[in-house]
Order: sequence, then C-alpha cells, then structure tokens
Amino acid sequence: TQSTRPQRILGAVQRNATRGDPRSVVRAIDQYCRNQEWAMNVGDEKGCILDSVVSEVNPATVLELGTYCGYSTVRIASLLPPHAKLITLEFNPEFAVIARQVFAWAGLEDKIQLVEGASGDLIPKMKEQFGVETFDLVFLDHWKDRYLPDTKLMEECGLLRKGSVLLADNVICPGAPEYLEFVRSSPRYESQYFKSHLEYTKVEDGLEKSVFLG
Ligand SMILES: C[C@H](C[C@H]1O[C@@H](n2cnc3c(N)ncnc32)[C@H](O)[C@@H]1O)NC(=O)c1cc(-c2ccc(F)cc2)cc(O)c1O
Ligand SMILES: [Mg+2]
Repeated sequence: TQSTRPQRILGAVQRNATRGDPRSVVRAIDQYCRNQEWAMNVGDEKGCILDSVVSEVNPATVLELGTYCGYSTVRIASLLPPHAKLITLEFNPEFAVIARQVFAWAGLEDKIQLVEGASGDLIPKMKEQFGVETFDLVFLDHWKDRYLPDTKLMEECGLLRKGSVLLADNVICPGAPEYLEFVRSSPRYESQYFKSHLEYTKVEDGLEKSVFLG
C-alpha cells in the first residue's frame, strides 16, 4: 500500500538521523523536504528565526498549535532548559502517530506532551487538565484562520501573562490577514515582523512575533 508523506518523512529520520540527537533529526527532515518532497515544516530558514526567539525567551512553558510531523516541536524542545515543558496540539491522529515517533527518535519524549484534538476545544482545558498557569511562548502554526480566535481564547482563559510571546508562522503565505491586523493594531500587543521565505522555496513568507502587554 502507498505510504503517506508523513510516513516518508519519518523514514528519512530513521535512515539519516542519530537516535537521541535532535539537531540531526531536524537536519534529516530539512534535507528530505528540500531534496525529495516539499512538506509544511517551518523549515531551516524560518527555523533559525524560531531558534533565536526561543533562545531569547528561554521559556519554561511552551504551547505549539499544529504539530504536523513534529519538526518545529523538536526544534523548540532541543533548546529548552532542563525542566521546561512543551505542550503541542494536533487534531489529525495520523500526523500525531508520526510526530510521537519523531520525538522518540530525537529522545525528547520527556519534554514534549502531544495532545490530540482541536485547539478550540483543548485551550479552555489547559489549566485544569494539564496544570498550566500561563505560557511563556506560543508557536502558532495550525489553520491560519484559527490564529486570531485562538489568541482571543488564550487571553480569555488567562493563559497569557504580561510578557508572553506569540510567534506565528505563515503570516504571509498562506497568510493570516485578520490575525496580523489584530496584533499590529491592538494596544495590548507589541508586534515585530521577521521577513523570510516559505519553507524550502523562494516565495516570501515570515514570522510575526507579538509580545502580550497584559
Ligand atoms: C495547519 C497545518 C499544520 C498542522 O496543524 C494541524 N491543525 C490545523 N488546525 C488545527 C487545530 N485547530 N488544532 C490542532 N491542530 C490543528 C493540521 O492537522 C496540520 O497537521 N499547516 C499548514 O496548513 C501550512 C501550510 C503551508 C502551505 C503553504 C503554501 C502552500 F501552497 C500550501 C501549504 C505552509 C505552512 O507552513 C503550514 O503550516
Ligand atoms: Mg507553518
């Protein structure tokens, strides 16, 4: 039977990456997706911007919306301090199965908690079910028209504190126009655009970093 793209990405990791070496997992996925078949990972170029924001924030609690195969999850988790926790939400069970195997290959299972379901349903349960107070960093990389409603939902649920950083992928391509308009015009956010390119292409894309001012 025909394999799926996520299965082929996992195969590339298992063939080319070293068990327990997260950066080799990231490199193996990038090499596969740049040379064999495109996939919607944040990628190596935007990934460097992601790395710099993660290092700057040095977060104890991270929320990722949209796991896919776990490329950015591994990239972020590999930079976290020892007792930091990363919760990642993914509603496609097939993608979740692959992502869990990618985390295991990277040796990061203890740092990453993948929760299957839709962000809109899970965000209101974060405090009670997952013992979270607030998130220091949120990486938005799920359906682009969910960026704004889920940001408002995180505010309503008290999951953001003064200084919480939102980092959103794909604000140009595929685009998140309503989200961009909101964070750039709201007095409660200080926003900054990092111009880059759509993963593995020359198409313009970028990351928007928005600090919640409380
Ligand atoms: C949306 C996907 C990423 C994942 O997010 C999960 N997801 C969704 N909504 C929810 C939720 N509400 N809760 C939990 N999980 C959720 C899903 O199942 C995917 O696995 N990402 C993209 O579609 C994406 C697309 C492109 C792209 C760019 C140019 C093109 F020509 C074609 C595609 C680039 C990117 O960089 C992306 O990130
Ligand atoms: Mg993306």
